[in-house]
Amino acid sequence: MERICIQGGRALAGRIPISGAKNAALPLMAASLLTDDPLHLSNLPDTLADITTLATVLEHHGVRTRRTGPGAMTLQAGRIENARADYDLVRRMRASVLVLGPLLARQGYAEVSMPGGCAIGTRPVDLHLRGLEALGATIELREGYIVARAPRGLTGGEVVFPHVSVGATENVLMAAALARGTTRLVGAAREPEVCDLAHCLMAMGAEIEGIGTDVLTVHGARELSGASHAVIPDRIEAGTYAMAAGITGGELELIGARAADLPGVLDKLAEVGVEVTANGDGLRARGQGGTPAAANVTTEPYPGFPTDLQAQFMALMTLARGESVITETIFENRFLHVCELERMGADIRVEGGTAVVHGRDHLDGAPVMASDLRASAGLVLAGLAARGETVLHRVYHLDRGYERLVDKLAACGAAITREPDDG
Ligand SMILES: CC(=O)N[C@H]1[C@@H](OP(=O)(O)OP(=O)(O)OC[C@H]2O[C@@H](n3ccc(=O)[nH]c3=O)[C@H](O)[C@@H]2O)O[C@H](CO)[C@@H](O)[C@@H]1O
Ligand SMILES: C=C(OP(=O)(O)O)C(=O)O
Repeated sequence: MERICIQGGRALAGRIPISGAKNAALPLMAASLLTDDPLHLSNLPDTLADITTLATVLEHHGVRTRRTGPGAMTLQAGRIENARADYDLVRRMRASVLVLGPLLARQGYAEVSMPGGCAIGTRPVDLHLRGLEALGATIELREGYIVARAPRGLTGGEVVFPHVSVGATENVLMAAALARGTTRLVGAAREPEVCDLAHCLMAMGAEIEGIGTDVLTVHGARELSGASHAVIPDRIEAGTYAMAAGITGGELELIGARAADLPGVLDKLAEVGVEVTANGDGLRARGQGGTPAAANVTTEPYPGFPTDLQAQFMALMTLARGESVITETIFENRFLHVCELERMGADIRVEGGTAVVHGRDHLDGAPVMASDLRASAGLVLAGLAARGETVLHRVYHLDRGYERLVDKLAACGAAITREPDDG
């Protein structure tokens, strides 16, 4: 185990290269199951723990994965050797459930462990299953496994999502790409990661209309081919570092970040006084002396404010002038960072899915415990601004989603180190 130690109070300045998006990369890797040709992925955040875990899951199904350079991986599912994804692998990472649609479409059979909940919520998969049933699959739940069958292949159909689900949209989209006939996904997620997957499927030979809207029309292909595809930059990593500039009153250039992927976030940052502007090869984020204005935020599907930036925004608001109301609508238990922020002196009151934050004039460094990926990022931001030392335990959560976080921040002037944690 390792911990991160931060001496707070330094304004950050410098350039941070933004990595490829984890949440785009994982479905793209799963899409390799749809063809026996090689899929070449670049700009892959391949040092993340989640990428390695999914590569292991895919190898278990017979996919040959080859790292061909920094951020580059070739995946080839010449033959599916095993259509069962075991509990031991799936429980390590929920995104493993994304193999369900592709395996079913390609093999007519898939058996995937139910992913179960996690710290931030129960995270059901009923919409994934209903969507695949609408394409003709029969599905039963047996001893903790989803057993899905379509012995004569999947057939296009109409899938109406009662509310937005990124994972269900991705699973059904991949399955529809190999189904007979046309599928309409109504109420589909519009997240940039879903669009990235759709663009890759197009490069593999799928025909998809409506990318970026909430109605996707997929004309299934008899077979798909290989392709080369570059993963989009990580909007959540970019948003996290923009908030790091805001909370420290610094100025960061976020190389490769795209304003178009951050509509709800950039509006909110402007409201609190963190100026984010486009520059030649990315975005420039500038804080104003580390004292933001207060603003209310409600997490929503894209293009609203993302749940994956809620903890980081809350950290920023702990130092704001005034009161902010933060409402989490996607996950029922995504305020695990609150009690840790309170240990640093933050003034936060939680009522159900809402946190009321009274900004303070400072935070104090403290030992804190990471509970999940984005909560950890929020605690790092708080530590960068706090007086004295913050020690973050259980940093493996961060390793799921932030490449070289300590190096990137240290290069911009943060006093931050990573060391073995014996405690
Ligand atoms: C809409 C949204 O913001 N999705 C986020 C969600 O994606 P992820 O794909 O993990 O979750 P979904 O988008 O599927 O979940 C959205 C909501 O739908 C519910 N649900 C989902 C599937 C299902 O079958 N039944 C069901 O009821 C979930 O409990 C949740 O309340 O977590 C990811 C990791 O934090 C984020 O990157 C995504 O942006
Ligand atoms: C919670 C996250 O990931 P996952 O859905 O893989 O748990 C995240 O990216 O913030």
